[in-house]
Amino acid sequence: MSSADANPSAPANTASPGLFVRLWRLAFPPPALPRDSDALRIGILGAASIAPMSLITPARHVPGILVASVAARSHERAKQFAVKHGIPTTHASYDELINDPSIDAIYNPLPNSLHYEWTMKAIQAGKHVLLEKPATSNADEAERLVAAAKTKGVVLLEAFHYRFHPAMLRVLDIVHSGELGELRRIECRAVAPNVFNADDIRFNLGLAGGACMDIGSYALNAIRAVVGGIVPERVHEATAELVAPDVDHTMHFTLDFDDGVTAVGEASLNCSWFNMISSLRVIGSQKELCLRNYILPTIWHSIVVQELPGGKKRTEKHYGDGSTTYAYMLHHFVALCRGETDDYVVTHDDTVGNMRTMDMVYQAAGLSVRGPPTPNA
Ligand SMILES: NC(=O)C1=CN([C@@H]2O[C@H](COP(=O)(O)OP(=O)(O)OC[C@H]3O[C@@H](n4cnc5c(N)ncnc54)[C@H](OP(=O)(O)O)[C@@H]3O)[C@@H](O)[C@H]2O)C=CC1
Ligand SMILES: O=C1OC[C@@H](O)[C@H](O)[C@H]1O
Repeated sequence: MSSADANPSAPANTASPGLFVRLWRLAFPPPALPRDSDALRIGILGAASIAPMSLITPARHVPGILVASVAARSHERAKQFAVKHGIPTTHASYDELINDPSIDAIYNPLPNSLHYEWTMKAIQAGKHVLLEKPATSNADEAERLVAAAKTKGVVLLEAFHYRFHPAMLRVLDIVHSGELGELRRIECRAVAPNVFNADDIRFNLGLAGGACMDIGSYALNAIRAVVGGIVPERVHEATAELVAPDVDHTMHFTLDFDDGVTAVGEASLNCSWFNMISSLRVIGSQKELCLRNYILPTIWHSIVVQELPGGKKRTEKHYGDGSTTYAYMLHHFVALCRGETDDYVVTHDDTVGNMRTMDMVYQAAGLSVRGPPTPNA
């Protein structure tokens, strides 16, 4: 999908809304649109914190999807969540939701080490799955999910929402057009300040936590999108700073690709409040490009392309119709499930390749490749 194809359901040729309107719409989303009569009925596994932002709110403006139910480990919690977010039904367990024949698709925002088990169950039950990033604990699990989805003929999409936004699509168009010249180096930061409690799933080894698994999955994905989805030949270096045994709050890594490109990355859940903007910089033989705020481009972003060395600069911004990254992704998920496109954007090879790269980074840092949940995680 190129930037021109982003969100085919959005009205064409409308001017992008300005900052004030974008922020206003995030704070006070406009009224929900009516649902299509054949809207995809999706159910949520767990009353997860991310679900309102990633699915429930954006779905209000994607007529092809209906958030039909939520299941939680406690039925009471599912009921409370459903009332709060206007979800019409609940299920008493994850299994009940997955096995309900009236449900077409499952959204899986469980902790990372539970992604494999519950996505596999959903696929085996014939459901399409929108799966939170990182797809699994490790590459072997990702390979098994992809194989199962192919066998069952269902959609399995890893929810790298930023990849569907016009800003990232435009960046990849520029890079792959050859405008920058021969690719030389990529620098990528995926960072957030430490706003999480010590007992957060992100810092729990048994739930496949770690900064590289969590926010670093974006950096690995963005770097690999730039080089065309390949896996690095080797991790030149990886250094972790730990918050608990085997659990990184920060990971620095250098990847060597076999076409001579080097990528330098930082993943951190402990960055400074003064330096909390994630960025993707791509340096070619003729020009360099920097996309600032690539993970949350809806709020604000900038794409600066500069001739090298230190020559003319231009700045681009691509907000599309002002929809969030999540809304763009949901439109695409619906189109995949309806068979209206077979362009995944985040392909199955991409999903497996990202987890393969993740395993390589953890190994190079001397930490363990993540695995299934531990009993008391
Ligand atoms: N796309 C994005 O922008 C973002 C994606 N994410 C991803 O989404 C996933 C969830 O993140 P987040 O919503 O922040 O996490 P939360 O901790 O808020 O939610 C995780 C849910 O998992 C369920 N769960 C099941 N078993 C366990 C267990 N053993 N321990 C803890 N929770 C359990 C809980 O559901 P129950 O209600 O059943 O108890 C809980 O609501 C992660 O994979 C993360 O990487 C996170 C943030 C942003
Ligand atoms: O997906 C995510 O995006 C934003 C981060 O702060 C968060 O930790 C991560 O899960």
